[in-house]
Amino acid sequence: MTMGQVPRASGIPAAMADAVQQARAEVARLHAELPRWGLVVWTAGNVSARVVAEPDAGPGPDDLLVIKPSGVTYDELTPESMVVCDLSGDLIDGDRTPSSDTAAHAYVYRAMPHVGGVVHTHSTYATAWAACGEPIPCVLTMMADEFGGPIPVGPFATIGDDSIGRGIVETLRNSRSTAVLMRGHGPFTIGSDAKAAVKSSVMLEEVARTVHTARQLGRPEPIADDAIDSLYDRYQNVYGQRLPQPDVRKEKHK
Ligand SMILES: O=C(CO)[C@@H](O)[C@@H](O)COP(=O)(O)O
Repeated sequence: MTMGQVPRASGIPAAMADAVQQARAEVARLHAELPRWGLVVWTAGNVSARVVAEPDAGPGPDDLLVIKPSGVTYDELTPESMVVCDLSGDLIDGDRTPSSDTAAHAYVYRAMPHVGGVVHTHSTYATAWAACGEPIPCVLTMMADEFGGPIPVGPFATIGDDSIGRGIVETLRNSRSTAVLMRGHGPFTIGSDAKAAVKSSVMLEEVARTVHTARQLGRPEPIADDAIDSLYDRYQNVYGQRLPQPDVRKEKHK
C-alpha cells in the first residue's frame, strides 16, 4: 500500500488520509519499542497518536487517534493493523477491536489539547510503585530533568469507561510530570507526540527501578525544589541538539 492510500472506504476525512497513514506507520513502529525496552509482557501495553483534523487551527474535537488493536502481539502489528478512532473512542477505520484502553487515551486527548501521544504499560517497577499507591520521590537529577518533580499517583479506576482517563487528567493537570502511576493498575504517560510519550515510559521505568534500588541501599534524599526547577528548565530547553541560532555576537560587532 503506498502512502496516502486509505486501506478502504472509511470514516477518515480525505484531507486527513495522509496524516492518518503516517500516524499508522509511526504508532506501529513505536509499539516495537515497548518490548525492546522491557516495558511489556505479551500484549500488556499500548501506544496512541493524535491526528489533528485542522493543522492550521491546531488540536480540536474533530481530531482522530490511532492506536493498536486489542490483544494483538507486537510482532503482528503493522501500519495496516492499527485502528483509527474519533475522540469519543469510537472506531472509524479498521477491522479489529481497538485497544481496551482507547477510552482512556481518548479522554486525555479531549481534555489536554497539548498532548499528541499517550502510552500505557504495566512495566514492572513503575507498576510496583502503583500497587503501593506511593509517588516516586524526586531524588535523581534524571527525574528533575525528565519529569520536573515526583511521579504522582492517580486514583484506582476500572477499565471500560472514562474513569481511568479522568484520573490521568486530574492528576497530571497539577503536575509537570508526563507520567502518572494509576493506583493498583500501572503507568500512563503523555507527550507532545507518541515518541515523546514512549520516551517518558522508558525513563519512568528506569527511575522507578533506580529509586527502588536506592531504597534498598539507604535513604535517598529528595532534591531541593529550586534545583529541580533549574535542572528541568535546562533539560527541557537546552539539552540535546537545537536548531542553530543566529550568532548574535557577530551581529553586535558589525
Ligand atoms: O491493563 C489492561 C487490561 O486490564 C490493558 O492495558 C492491557 O491488557 C492492554 O490491552 P490492549 O491489548 O491494548 O487492549
